[in-house]
Amino acid sequence: MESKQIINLLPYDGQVDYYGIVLDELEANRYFDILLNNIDWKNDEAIIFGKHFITKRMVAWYGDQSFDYSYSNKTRRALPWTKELLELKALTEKYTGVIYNSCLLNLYHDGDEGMGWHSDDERALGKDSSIASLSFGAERKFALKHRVTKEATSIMLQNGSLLEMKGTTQSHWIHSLPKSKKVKEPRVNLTFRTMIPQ
Ligand SMILES: O=C(O)CCC(=O)C(=O)O
Ligand SMILES: [Fe+2]
Repeated sequence: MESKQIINLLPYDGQVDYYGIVLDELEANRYFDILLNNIDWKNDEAIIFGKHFITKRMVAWYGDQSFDYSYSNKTRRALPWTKELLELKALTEKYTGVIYNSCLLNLYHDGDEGMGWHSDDERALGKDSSIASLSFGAERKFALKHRVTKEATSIMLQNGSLLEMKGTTQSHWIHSLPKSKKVKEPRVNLTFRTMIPQ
């Protein structure tokens, strides 16, 4: 594991480690451009109250094998890793000491796009597994809220930064990426995960 000043954002019931910047600006910007252009971005679809929605935010799903991943009544098959995703996976693993087998990518075009409150606690993820999040492009706020006490905390995720959610975090806390009128630039987020083949 790389030695670095790590900050745990949670006071109890889980661990969210912010490693800060792990890629300098030049490197982060280079990856950002490649990710914007080379990833097979698709608009996310959801069925809410029986109505079909297509989000402006775009997503992509990459992984080791043909992992089927279903949510919102849709099944997705993981695409094979790209060279850059494998490099970023190796970098992330070096810091967290965890091996990941898949990655969910999000593209937020600007501050009008965000992600609502949720936890990543699907059965296929395994209980208390580590989720590592790499950020590129526009700085955005990442917020966490305790399910019971409602205690809240947040952090600005910088270009080239790494955050890891682990331990009992997903059972006790929900997280979101709030919309922001101030943000006019795009952001790409990579969440590395360890899926259990179902
Ligand atoms: O964009 C982010 O930083 C959060 C993404 C997220 O929570 C998710 O993909 O589950
Ligand atoms: Fe999440």
